[in-house]
Amino acid sequence: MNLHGTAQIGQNHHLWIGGTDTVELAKKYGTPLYLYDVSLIKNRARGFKRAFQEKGVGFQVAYASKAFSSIAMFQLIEQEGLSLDVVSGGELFTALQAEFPAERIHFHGNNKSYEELEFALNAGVGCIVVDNFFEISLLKMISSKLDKKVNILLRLTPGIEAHTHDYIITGQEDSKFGFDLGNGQADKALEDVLAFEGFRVLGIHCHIGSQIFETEGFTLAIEKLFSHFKKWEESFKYFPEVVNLGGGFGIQYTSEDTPLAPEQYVTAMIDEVGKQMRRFEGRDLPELWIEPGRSLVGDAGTTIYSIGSQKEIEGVRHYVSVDGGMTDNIRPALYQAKYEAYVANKMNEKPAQTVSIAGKCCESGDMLIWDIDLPIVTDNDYLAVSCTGAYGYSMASNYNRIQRPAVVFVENGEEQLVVKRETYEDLIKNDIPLKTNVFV
Ligand SMILES: Cc1ncc(COP(=O)(O)O)c(C=O)c1O
Ligand SMILES: N[C@@H](CCCC[NH3+])C(=O)O
Repeated sequence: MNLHGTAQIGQNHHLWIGGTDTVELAKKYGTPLYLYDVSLIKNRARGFKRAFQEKGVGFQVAYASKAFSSIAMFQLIEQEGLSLDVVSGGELFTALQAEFPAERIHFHGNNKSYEELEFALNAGVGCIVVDNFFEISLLKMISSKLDKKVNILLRLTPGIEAHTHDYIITGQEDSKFGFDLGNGQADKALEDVLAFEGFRVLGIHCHIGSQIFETEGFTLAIEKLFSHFKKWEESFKYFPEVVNLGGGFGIQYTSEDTPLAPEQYVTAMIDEVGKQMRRFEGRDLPELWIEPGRSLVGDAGTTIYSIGSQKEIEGVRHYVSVDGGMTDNIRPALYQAKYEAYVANKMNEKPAQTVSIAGKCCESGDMLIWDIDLPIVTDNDYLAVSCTGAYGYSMASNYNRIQRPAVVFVENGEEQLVVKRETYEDLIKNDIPLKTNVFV
């Protein structure tokens, strides 16, 4: 059993998180229920900041809000003094509704629309992470129209793609994101943006992947970037004030995962940048920005389900179905992601069977966990799936017209509902019945 953050077994043999009994919360708010361990999120946020502060480096830690966004989440991030990475008008709108300071918002995306960019600039976002030539032309138009100077970072693709345990280097990376370093796109983009007086070219951005367990991919990317900066210094007399190294720091979903402590990634990055700076005599270290998503909220999230039907196929498989599934967590179906789970009201009982946890959607692939050892369970029991805080709720859908779950924050014995469970009425609120006799 690998309990995260404040999760522990209570005297009543229930799973407790943030000083609250998850079984009581499930009864009160219904299931499926997303619970977030607020102390864990705060500790992570502070840990990232501390890693920079200890090295005396200028920094911003921007929460990659695609991992989980809601007004309450943005308020928490603001309270912790982090910045925010948004990738759509919707995320930006939510952040502004949460009164998140616009100047600490960074706007990402490979296909931002004219309207989204205009919205962002009118709101006064801190910077636009420019992804492609089309976006440069849109931004020039909007900057001229609004007569506004735009802070930009250029998103670069360094030709390194990191996956969990390894990283591959490709000559010319096949990615929809960013300007390629290897084929001259990045140079052309820089020349273009430097020549436009409506832009303040703060620096560059680079993100190499997600759920990364080693520092090598990051240090290799830094080495490639800084070699390129040497060329830029010569050709364009340009050196970035800001280097944003993205997110991607791994977390431990199951005992198979062996991530580093989040701060270790940061320390390795800072050390490598320091090493690379020896090539640039007289230059100040650029400000270093990062964008953690998963590592801020992933293991802070737990989903509580009610157990329902069971089907045993002798010698084949024992299915235990829960009242959610791919609609609240698509990661197992989409990425074959693995999770651990506990019976939240029987934390003292020993495993007695190997079962597979099925969702309730009309899809054979709607499985949350293929093989897990659990105590004997009945329809009075609650299943807690841990580490669901990142890309769970945020990728939830209404497939099969299933309502999205409620989300509750817990800390120090306090709880707060931060996202209501959708109702049947919510599911049809945008439907328009046929009114004429044209179609009926
Ligand atoms: C540009 C960018 N920044 C940050 C992140 C956050 O990544 P993670 O949640 O793995 O930290 C992502 C997602 O991979 C991303 O695409
Ligand atoms: N959604 C993915 C990660 C994508 C990261 C965004 N660039 C996941 O659940 O792991």
